[in-house]
Amino acid sequence: MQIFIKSIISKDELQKKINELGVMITNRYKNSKNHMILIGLLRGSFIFIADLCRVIHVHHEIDFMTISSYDSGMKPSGDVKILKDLECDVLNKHVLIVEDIIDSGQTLSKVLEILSIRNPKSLSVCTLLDKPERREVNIKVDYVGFSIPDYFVVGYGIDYIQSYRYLPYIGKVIIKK
Ligand SMILES: O=P(O)(O)OC[C@H]1O[C@H](OP(=O)(O)OP(=O)(O)O)[C@H](O)[C@@H]1O
Ligand SMILES: Nc1nc2[nH]cnc2c(=O)[nH]1
Ligand SMILES: [Mg+2]
Repeated sequence: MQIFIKSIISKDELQKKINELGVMITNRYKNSKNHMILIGLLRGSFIFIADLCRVIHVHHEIDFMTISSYDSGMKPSGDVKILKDLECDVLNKHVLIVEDIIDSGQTLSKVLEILSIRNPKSLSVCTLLDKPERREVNIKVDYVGFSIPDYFVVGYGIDYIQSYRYLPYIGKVIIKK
């Protein structure tokens, strides 16, 4: 079996889109009196949130949750697990969840359910990638970098069996038997 990675979104396209998201998010929150917090879902969002937070020109905190739904490989386990909870309190804060990719929507749906009962001032979602045709649950996504077809992708934080997260671009996984 051979694995090939075909680039579908280049490093420059990613940076351009992240700058655009930064402008939109800054404009949305810049006049608000409440604190803002970015919540990255580990591990997939670690590179995206690092770049995104530097183009959001509003004071904010950053915290992380670890959620896992894909045990290994390409199939979801069907069981969304919270492996690490937040350390910050979100009460009365503007919460922006930062995700690398939304596929079935199960991960995000669970996170939204958990955070909404902690009474944030607002609760919004920013994802770099979205695969709308794979959605199993209905969720509202406020900021989307790129909508992509039903490809299994890696790079820029996103893995295949924990590898390829380091790639500076987004690539489609092609498996040849
Ligand atoms: O919309 P869904 O079908 O729930 O899939 C999306 C989630 O799957 C991946 O995370 P994964 O559980 O593989 O862990 P990781 O972030 O550590 O890579 C990805 O980072 C999203 O968090
Ligand atoms: N690596 C990876 N993880 C995912 N989790 C949900 N969709 C995907 C995907 O396309 N690639
Ligand atoms: Mg993830």
